[in-house]
Amino acid sequence: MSTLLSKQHELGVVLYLSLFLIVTLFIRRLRRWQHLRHIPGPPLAGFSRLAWLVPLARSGEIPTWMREAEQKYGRIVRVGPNMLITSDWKLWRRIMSVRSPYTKSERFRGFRTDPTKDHIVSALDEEEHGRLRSIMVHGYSGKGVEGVEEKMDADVLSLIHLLESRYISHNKAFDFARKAQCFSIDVIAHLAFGEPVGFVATDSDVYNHIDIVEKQLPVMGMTLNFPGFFKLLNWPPFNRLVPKAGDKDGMGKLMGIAKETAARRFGPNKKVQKDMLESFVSRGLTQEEAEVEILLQIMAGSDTPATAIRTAVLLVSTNPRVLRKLQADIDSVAPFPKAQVIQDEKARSLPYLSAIVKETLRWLPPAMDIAAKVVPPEGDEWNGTVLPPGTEIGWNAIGLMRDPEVWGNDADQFRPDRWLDAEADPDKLRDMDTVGEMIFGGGSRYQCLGRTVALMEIKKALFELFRRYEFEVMNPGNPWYSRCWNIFEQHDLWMKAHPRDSTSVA
Ligand code: HEM
Repeated sequence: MSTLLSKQHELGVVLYLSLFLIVTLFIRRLRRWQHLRHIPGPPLAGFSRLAWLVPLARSGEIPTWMREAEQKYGRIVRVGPNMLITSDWKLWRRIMSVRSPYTKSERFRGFRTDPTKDHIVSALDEEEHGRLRSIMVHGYSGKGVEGVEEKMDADVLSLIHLLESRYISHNKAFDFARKAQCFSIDVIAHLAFGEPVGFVATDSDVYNHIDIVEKQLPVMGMTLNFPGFFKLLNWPPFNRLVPKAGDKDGMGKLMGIAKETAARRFGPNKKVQKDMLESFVSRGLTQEEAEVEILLQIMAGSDTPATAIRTAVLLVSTNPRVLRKLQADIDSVAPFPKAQVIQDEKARSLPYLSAIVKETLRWLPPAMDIAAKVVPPEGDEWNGTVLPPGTEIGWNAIGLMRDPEVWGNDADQFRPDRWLDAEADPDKLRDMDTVGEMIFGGGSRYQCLGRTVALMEIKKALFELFRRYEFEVMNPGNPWYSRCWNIFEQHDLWMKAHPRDSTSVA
């Protein structure tokens, strides 16, 4: 009898505690929901990241959703219990400006390449971020650095040689999305490690890097929403999932190369070269920091230019008017040998090529992470909307880049001429340039350090490809596989290329 009573008592306690826990959790959720309830968004977004943000990150349909969200809920949308996105470019400009009191959100932790170490993107502390930025800004901008253009030229010629020898001369189709990716990884590896890894030379996915990274992309997109996840990866058994410098393939293999590259720049027998890494080291980057920064270059600098190059090739090849104008721009250049690559300065002076690059980046921004920043402790207000302290707010890339107020009613159309037309209206052009620059972060506090390198690479590649070839899309109705996990997974862009005569060939 007494055992039965004590069992009943235990059951009562368990029930009471469970009820208490449920009520407490419910009140916490209600409070969290309440503090941003004045901001519209999908109903479930206010309650849990799991209910809404995470499935979205897993969908691969981020651009489509961002567009619809902007149209349905407006310029500030609630996407999580404590998270907003905005497509108001003036608000985003303010958030990203040099003197803005907004700071980086914990989301950036999710970009760590090593769960125990920060690099410039994952460093949340503003002072630390500023220190790393001041060490690296010169090298990234190319000041005092030798060989950036020469290395890139060699990689462009290597891509041309591959296409020519394996595919074009045999009238064979190729997946241009993959070729662009191999090219971009080689370019950035060439700059970061001092030599290309050989993706183009071997026409293969060296160390299964692309395959492994592509499989991880949906998971990475999701884990960005759980900054604490990275702490978990420090402990067994989860730490076994983390790539390591000794691995034979994937990111771990590149980690190993980054470690060796950094090691060569320190110690009594250090190798001194006037390249980007040397610029970083001479300004105070430590060996440990160099290891992660080298890897970050590969992470940040390979997929993004590849997305721009393949998107431009597809869009230009399927727009005959745009193609003709680009060909005219290219043919206006004084003839030079095919064995050479257009100089960066010359490429930058070509108005239609520049318009195509800006328009491609606008039409499909290669880096779509919302890059959320945190509202300062004093809170903020924007056009009457209260932004409570601690709220995370990111950008709605597609909302901004398709905003009819900035780009006109044909904002959804790929129309490079809009950049040339706007020259007649300096105010309009200034706004377009300001918003267009947000593709690289905008402002100068967090602006992409690889911007100069990326633009050089994209312009050189497009010029040389369209100087030599006309591209034929094999399946125009469904030209490629394209999904966005903050950055893009794109492949199966099957194309053939046919040689063309350009007057710019000597
Ligand atoms: C089309 C190509 C690219 C795009 C669209 C792009 C976009 C961006 C964006 C939006 C940010 C800012 C994120 C934030 O809000 O904090 C950023 C930062 C950065 N990017 Fe890029 N990027 C590109 C290419 C590259 C390349 C080629 C490299 C390396 C060579 C690179 C290195 C970096 C670095 C180091 C940062 C961190 C800057 C900082 O936090 O101070 N990016 N990029």
